[in-house]
Formats: sequence, structure tokens, C-alpha cells
Amino acid sequence: METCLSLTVAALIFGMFSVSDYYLLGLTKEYYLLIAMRIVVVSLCLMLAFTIFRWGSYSSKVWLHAMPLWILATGIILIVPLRPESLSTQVTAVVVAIMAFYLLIPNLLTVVTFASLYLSAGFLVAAVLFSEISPVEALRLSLLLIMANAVGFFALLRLERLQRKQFVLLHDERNQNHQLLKEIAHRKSLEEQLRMVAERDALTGLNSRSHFMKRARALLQGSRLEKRPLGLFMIDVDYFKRINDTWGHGHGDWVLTRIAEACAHSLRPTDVIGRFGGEEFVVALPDTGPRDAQRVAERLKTRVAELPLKEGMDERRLSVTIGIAIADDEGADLEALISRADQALYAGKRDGRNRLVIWREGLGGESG
Ligand SMILES: Nc1nc2c(ncn2[C@@H]2O[C@H](COP(=O)(O)OP(=O)(O)OP(=O)(O)O)[C@@H](O)[C@H]2O)c(=O)[nH]1
Repeated sequence: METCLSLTVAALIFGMFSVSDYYLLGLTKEYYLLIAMRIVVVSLCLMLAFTIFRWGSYSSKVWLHAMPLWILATGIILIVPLRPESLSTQVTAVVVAIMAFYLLIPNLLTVVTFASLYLSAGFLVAAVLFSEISPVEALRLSLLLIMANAVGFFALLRLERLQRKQFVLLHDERNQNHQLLKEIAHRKSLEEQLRMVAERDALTGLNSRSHFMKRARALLQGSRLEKRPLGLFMIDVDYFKRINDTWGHGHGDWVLTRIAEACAHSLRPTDVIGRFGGEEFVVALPDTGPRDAQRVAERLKTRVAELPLKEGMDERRLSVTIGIAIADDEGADLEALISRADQALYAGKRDGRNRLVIWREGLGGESG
């Protein structure tokens, strides 16, 4: 868009000089030739501006950059034989054109240099041939044109170097930002991994003991505020040592994982289950009184009993003993609640295992 505008403005200015041509030459043959030449140059420039406007992708085509410069340069050179007596005005116009070439078309130093040298050399030759200037004037004109070219060339060279430097800096900055983003993503993933390690039990994927305590404490607090009961289970796999001893720790681990899955699938999404240690699991059940707790524990026990064992393990059934405590008073904190469930569990083990026991004061145990 910017290029179209520059081309159009340059063409119009070049065309407007026909007014001064008229005052200088009148309606002579030279004037008509000059007008014809100006019309050709202006039309070519306008056509080129339209082509660029209509079909774009100008920046990738070097010859498109060069063309308007060569057309304008030729036009300026051709004025000399037609208006040889107004050379001083034309010298100014040539110097302005050279500066405009260098400064308005950056990034194409070679294209611009060739076009400017063509204009300078062409203008000098035309001046010598048609304006009949003396050798001294020719020398002065040459020096002036060399100076204009040198200033334009070094200004553009400097501009290009600055742009390149700026580009390198921008590129470096982008690379650094990219590295930084990668670093942030890496750190985030490390943080996530650390969080997982801290919050999850590595074998079963359940909440770790510490994370369970955190979540259960929050549930207990919520239950107290809403004056609703909270159930707590301590679940222990019966005779688990025998499984390890008979089939090895690998099978023992597999059994623990299956039991963890069975327990987790028997609970509501609002319940929180964790691995308390070894073959012991713990569950916090918000909004759960003794009757509901017993029903859930029963379901859980049945699920474990129905778990199919690995091939090669004999027909032995798995079983768990579950100690249940209910927080429905103001007094007990989480540790006390866990201790109650543990006492109930112990009572269940003592009474023969594969059962559930609800804690109560002076526990002899209620078992099922
Ligand atoms: N495979 C495996 N075994 C474990 C793991 N953690 C603890 N154990 C084993 O679990 C067994 C627990 O044995 P005990 O405390 O005697 O309990 P038990 O044999 O289940 O007997 P009761 O609980 O009284 O029914 C021990 O042999 C531990 O080594 C574990 O992550 N993987």
C-alpha cells in the first residue's frame, strides 16, 4: 500500500513538471515530445502501482522494485535533450531523485545503487552531449553526483545494518522467550510430578496417608459446621502375610492394588479413600451415620470377597476386616476418630476377622 502511494505521488509530481515545461518551451515540438515522454513515464508508474495494488506480493519480486526506478531515471535523463537550457533545475531534481531512491527503498541496496548510478551516468552523458557544458562544469557535476550517491549509499547501508542488528536482537529475544516458556512448562510438569508423589500412593494410586489426613480433616470440619455425621473406616486385609509368603511380594502387590480398586469403586465421589500403610486402607464418608456406614462397609467387604484371584493362586477367597467410627459429636478430632476405628478393627480381628465392627464406648464391639 505504501509502495503504491509512493509510486503514484512520484508519477504525479513528475507529470506536474509539464506546467514548467510549458512556460519554458511554449507550444513547441520539444514541448510535445517532453509531454509525450512524461505521459509515458507517468502511465508506466501508475500501471505498476495498480499492478502492485491488485496482485500484491511485491516484496518478494526484486525486479518490481527496480522497474519504477529505471522508468523514472530514464524519464529524468530524457528531459535534458528536450530542455537543455534548464540544466541547473534538473541537477537539483536529479540529486533529490537520487536521495529519494536510496532512502525510500530500503533493504535493496544493490537494486537502488544500480538505478542511481544509471541515473547519474545517464544524466551526466546527456548534459555533456546536449547542454554543451564545459569540462570544468562536467567535473563539478560528476563530483556532485558522486557525493549524492555516496551519501545515499552509506545512509542506506547504515539503515540496513541497523535493521539487521534489530532483527538479530528480536530473534534472540524470541529464542529466549521460547526457552523461558519451555523452562516454565518443564517446571510445571516437575511440580505436578512432585505433587503426585506427595499426594498419591505409588502402588495403588489412592491418596497418600498425609494427603488423606488433609482432606479428611477438611471433611470433618465441614460435617461439624453442617451438623452432619461423618463415617470413618479402617480396612485391613486378613492374613495378608500368608499371601506374600505363599506367592511372593509381586502377587501381594497385585492383590493390594485390586483391593484398592474394589474399595474405591464401592464409594461415592464425595468419599475420600487413602492407603494408611501396608495392607491397611482408610476411608472418610461425609454425611454418613452408623446405618449407612454399615451398609457401605458390607458392600465393600462383599466386593473384596468376590474379587477373582490371579491364575495359579488357589481358590482362597480374600477378606477384609473393617473398623467403623462415626463422628456425630463435637468432641472427637480426626486422630481420635481414627483411633476409635482402629480399636473397632482390632476388635474385629480378635473376634475372627472377615467382619465389620462399629466403635462404641467401652467397646466390646458390634460385629457383622
Ligand atoms: N506385597 C506387599 N506386602 C506388604 C506391603 N506393605 C506391607 N506388606 C506386608 O503385609 C503383611 C502384613 O502382615 P500382618 O500385619 O501380620 O497382617 P496379616 O498377615 O494381614 O494378618 P492380620 O492383619 O492379622 O489378618 C506383612 O507381611 C508386610 O510385609 C506392600 O506394599 N506390598
